[in-house]
Amino acid sequence: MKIGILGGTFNPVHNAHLRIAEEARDNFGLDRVVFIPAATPPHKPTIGELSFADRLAMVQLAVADNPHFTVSDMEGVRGGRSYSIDTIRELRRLHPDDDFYFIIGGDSFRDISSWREYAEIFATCNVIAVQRPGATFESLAQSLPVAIANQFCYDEPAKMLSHSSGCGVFALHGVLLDISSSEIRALARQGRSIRYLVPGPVEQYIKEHRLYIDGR
Ligand SMILES: Nc1ncnc2c1ncn2[C@@H]1O[C@H](COP(=O)(O)OP(=O)(O)OP(=O)(O)O)[C@@H](O)[C@H]1O
Ligand SMILES: O=C(O)c1ccc[n+]([C@@H]2O[C@H](COP(=O)([O-])O)[C@@H](O)[C@H]2O)c1
Repeated sequence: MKIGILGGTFNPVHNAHLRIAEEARDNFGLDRVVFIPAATPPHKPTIGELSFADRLAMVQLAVADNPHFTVSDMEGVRGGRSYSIDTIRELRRLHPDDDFYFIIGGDSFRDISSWREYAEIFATCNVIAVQRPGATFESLAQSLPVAIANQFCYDEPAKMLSHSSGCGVFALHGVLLDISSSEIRALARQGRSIRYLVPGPVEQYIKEHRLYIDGR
C-alpha cells in the first residue's frame, strides 16, 4: 500500500490541508492519507492553550466523510516533542510492507534543514513537497538542503529527485490556496466568519467550544 502522511499542528485543520492531501492522493495514487496531529510541534512548542484533544477532534471531524483519509493520535500517545523522523520510523516498523510519502508544504520544506535528523527523513521516506502561496519553489533540486543535495540525482522523465536509498522527492503543483491556521485563529478571535475556510463540522466545533475567542 502507498500511504501518505500529513503531519501538522492543525490549530485548526483547514480546507487547504484537506486539498493538499487529496491532490497528493490523486497525483501519486496513494491508497490513503493519514493525518497526524503533532502533540508538541518542535518549532511551535508553545502553540498556546489549545489542547491536543481539541486539535485531534477537529481533524477527526474534518476527514470523517472521506474513506481515503484517516487520523492517527500516535504523536499524542508517544508524548514529548513530535519529531517527524520518530513518527516515520514508528510507521515503518509497524507497517514494513507499505511505502510512505511524507507530504509537506513549501514553507516547511524550505525549513527542513532545521528539523531533527532531516537527512534521515529523505533516506527512509518519499517526500511530496507542495507549493504554498508565499512559499512556492521553482526548482525542487535548488530547494533541497545543500548539505544533502549530492545524495540525489534528478530523474527528468519522472520529474523527481531520486535518493541513493531508492526514495524519491516529488513536487506537487496543485491549486494554490492562501489559507492558514493563523489567519483562521485571527478571524475567530475577532468573531468574524471562518465559513468555507474550514469544513462545516470544524466551524461548528470551534463555535460550540468557544475556541480562540476565550483565550483558548
Ligand atoms: N495553504 C496551504 N498550502 C499548502 N500547504 C499548506 C497550507 N497550509 C498548511 N500547509 C502545510 O500543511 C502542513 C501542516 O500545516 P500547519 O498545521 O502548520 O498549518 P498552517 O496553516 O501552516 O498553520 P499556522 O498558520 O498556524 O502556521 C505543513 O506542512 C504546511 O506547510
Ligand atoms: O522533526 C522535526 O524536527 C520537525 C520540525 C518542525 C515541524 N515538524 C513537523 O512538521 C509538521 C508541520 O509542523 P508545523 O509546525 O508547521 O505545524 C508537524 O507534523 C511537525 O511535527 C517536524
